[in-house]
Amino acid sequence: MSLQISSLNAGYGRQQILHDVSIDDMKSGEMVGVIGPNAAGKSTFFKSLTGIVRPRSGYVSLDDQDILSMRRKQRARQVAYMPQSIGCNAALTVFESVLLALKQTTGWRVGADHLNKVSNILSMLGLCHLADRGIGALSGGQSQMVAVAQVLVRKPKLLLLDEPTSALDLHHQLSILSAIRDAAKEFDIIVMAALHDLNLAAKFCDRLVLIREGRVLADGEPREILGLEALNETYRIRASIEKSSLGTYYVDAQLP
Ligand SMILES: Nc1ncnc2c1ncn2[C@@H]1O[C@H](COP(=O)(O)OP(=O)(O)OP(=O)(O)O)[C@@H](O)[C@H]1O
Repeated sequence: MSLQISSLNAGYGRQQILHDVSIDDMKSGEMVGVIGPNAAGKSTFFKSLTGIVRPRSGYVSLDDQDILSMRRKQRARQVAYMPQSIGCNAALTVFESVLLALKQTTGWRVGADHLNKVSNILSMLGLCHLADRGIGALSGGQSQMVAVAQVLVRKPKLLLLDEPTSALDLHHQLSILSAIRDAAKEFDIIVMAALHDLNLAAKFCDRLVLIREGRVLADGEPREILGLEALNETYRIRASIEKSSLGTYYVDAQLP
C-alpha cells in the first residue's frame, strides 16, 4: 500500500496556506515526520487530508484510491487524525472512549473481538491501569496518550498525528513513539506525525518532510534533512548534526 500526494493547495478564505504540496510514495509501515516552524502549515496539511479543510486542488491517492473525493464515512475508515488539541467527554471511562472510537467506523454492535482490540491497544500503549478512569479526570499527558489509543484502535491505512507527544514527559515521549512505530509496522499503517522535537523526529521517523510557508522544502532520510543548511534558515537557528555515544544522530542548536 502506498500514499501519493500531488500538488495539494489549501487555505482559509482568501489566504492560501498550502502551495503545491507533493510527497511521493509513502509506504505502509513507514513513519514520516512532518517538521517545520510554527504556522508553517503542518496542521492545515493534515486537516486537508481529512476533509476538515477542503483542498482547492490536488490529488491524494491512498492504495490507488482518491481519498479527497471519498464520502466522509468511507474516508474515516481509512484515515484517522489526532488533532493538536483534544476535547474529552467526562461521562466515559478510558476503555469506553477507545471502544467508542473503534465503533465509529465499524457499526454499533459490540462483540468480544472489539473488546479485545481495545484491551490490546491499551496494553500496547501501557495504558491498562487507566482503563476504568473517567476521561475527564486524566492529566494532560494521559489524555494525549488516550487520544493516541483512540486513533490507533481503528487501524486506519493512514494515521495523522498532530504533535502527539507535546504534553508527554521524556519517558512517555519515547514509549509512545516507540509503540506507534511498532504499530505502524505490525498493522501496515502509514503514519505521518507533525513533530517539533527534531531529535525525536530523527530517532523515530524513517523519513522527514520539511515544510516552510506551506511549501515542501525538503524530503528525505532524517540524517540528510537535519544536516541541511536550509534547516538553519527555516528555523532561524544555528544547528549542527552530531552523533551520540548511543550511535544516534541529534541536532545541537543555538540562536544565530
Ligand atoms: N481556521 C483558520 N482560519 C484562518 N487561518 C488559519 C486557520 N487555521 C490556521 N490558520 C493559519 O494558517 C497558517 C498555518 O497554520 P497551521 O496551524 O497549519 O500551522 P502549523 O505548522 O501547524 O503551526 P504550529 O506548529 O504552530 O502548530 C497560520 O498562519 C494560521 O494562522
